[in-house]
Amino acid sequence: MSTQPTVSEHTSAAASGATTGEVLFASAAASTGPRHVEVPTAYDGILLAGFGGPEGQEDVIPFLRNVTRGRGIPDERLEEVAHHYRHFGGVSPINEHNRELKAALEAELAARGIDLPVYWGNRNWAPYLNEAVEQAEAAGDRTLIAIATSAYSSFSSCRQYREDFARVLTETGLGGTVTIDKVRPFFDHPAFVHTFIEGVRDAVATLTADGVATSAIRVLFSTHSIPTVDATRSGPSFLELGEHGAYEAQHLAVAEVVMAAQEVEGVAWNLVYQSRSGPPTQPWLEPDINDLIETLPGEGVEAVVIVPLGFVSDHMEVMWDLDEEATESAAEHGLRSIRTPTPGIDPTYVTGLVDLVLERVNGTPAAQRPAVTELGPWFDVCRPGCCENIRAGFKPAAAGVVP
Ligand SMILES: CC1=C(CCC(=O)O)c2cc3nc(cc4[nH]c(cc5[nH]c(cc1n2)c(C)c5CCC(=O)O)c(CCC(=O)O)c4C)C(CCC(=O)O)=C3C
Ligand SMILES: [Fe+2]
Repeated sequence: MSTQPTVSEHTSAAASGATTGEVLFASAAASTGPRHVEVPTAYDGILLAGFGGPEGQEDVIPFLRNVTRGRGIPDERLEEVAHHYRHFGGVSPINEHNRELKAALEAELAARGIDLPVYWGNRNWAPYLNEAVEQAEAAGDRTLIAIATSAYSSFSSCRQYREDFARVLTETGLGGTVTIDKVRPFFDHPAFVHTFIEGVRDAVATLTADGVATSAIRVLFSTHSIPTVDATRSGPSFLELGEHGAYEAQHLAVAEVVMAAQEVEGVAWNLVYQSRSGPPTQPWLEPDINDLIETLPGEGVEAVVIVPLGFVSDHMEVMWDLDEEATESAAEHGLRSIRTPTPGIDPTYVTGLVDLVLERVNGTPAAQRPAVTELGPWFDVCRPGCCENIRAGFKPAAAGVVP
């Protein structure tokens, strides 16, 4: 049994290892040990963990303060971002998306006869994760499996959710009672990739029907830029995934799969980045989508297909940075543009999220877990130091393995 992780169902960060918080899978000691919990786990409920967003003008600044606490985002950047929210009445649609996603998950679970309640809480705005975890505990649901609304590995897209779980268990005093595990980063789950394959197919079909040559179409896979130091440290350190770590490797692998699934040949593509913040002196992943667009007319490109590969719903980064800014950049350079859909509450995606929970409930062997890239299926339990933020320093994280 020494190579098989044992699920310690009712222990918690605080109870079994307060010094590190990396505690939930007590026997998976080796850093290169098993990726998957192939032992059935009797979960009591699902924790849907969102980012959170403001729902009125008066929420905007307090929300931005929550997001940027301790992260050195310059004031000018905050004002700029506040303006994006103000433009839409101070409302991000992200909370509404998560209300809809919760309802869709509940409907899918009911249709499949699965008795698991869904508790929804956000990292940065009400309803907060604290309330969701307290509600679950009050209902007697103590062994939780989290679905974060984020598909890739990195500090911002995986670890920060895990750190917030650990923080919430401490703040609520429920660390000895409640356990929070997390489904694997699902970037290469076919149910997530599906929306992007279809989106590119439809956009390219529209353009070619209008007489645009395939060689004049460029597909731009866009994701959130992150500091290069975060990218390098994304994923477990023992995997050799290049200078920009698991974060970039995962996006590149998914983009390749999306393009390989296209029937039309001869369409070129790039991975591009958006929504950069932080001080200008700090290197972030590039190229920025707007900078790349500028170069395209010189290469004979007439139309861009903008694919929001890094995002699960049409929230502010999509509505502003892609649908306003990148769309405008394309128009300024005489390019036609089509932005493809995010997964949202697409039934295939919702079914896939339930499948991700069930593979943990059933302890499904790795070989039977769906994954469309060579990189996956990704880890159920993050290794110590996985996606750590050396800018902010060490914080305990739930849903990981013992060092
Ligand atoms: C990888 C990634 C995702 C995708 C994964 C995921 O979805 O979780 C994501 C999502 C989101 N980011 C969001 C909003 C913001 N992110 C910010 C700041 C930052 N994001 C970062 C990265 C990411 N962010 C980083 C490295 C920073 C700098 C802070 C730091 O150094 O760690 C800031 C501060 C101002 C600014 O800097 O822009 C805001 C307001 C919203 C809500 C949108 C809405 O309200 O509709 C969503 C879904
Ligand atoms: Fe962000």
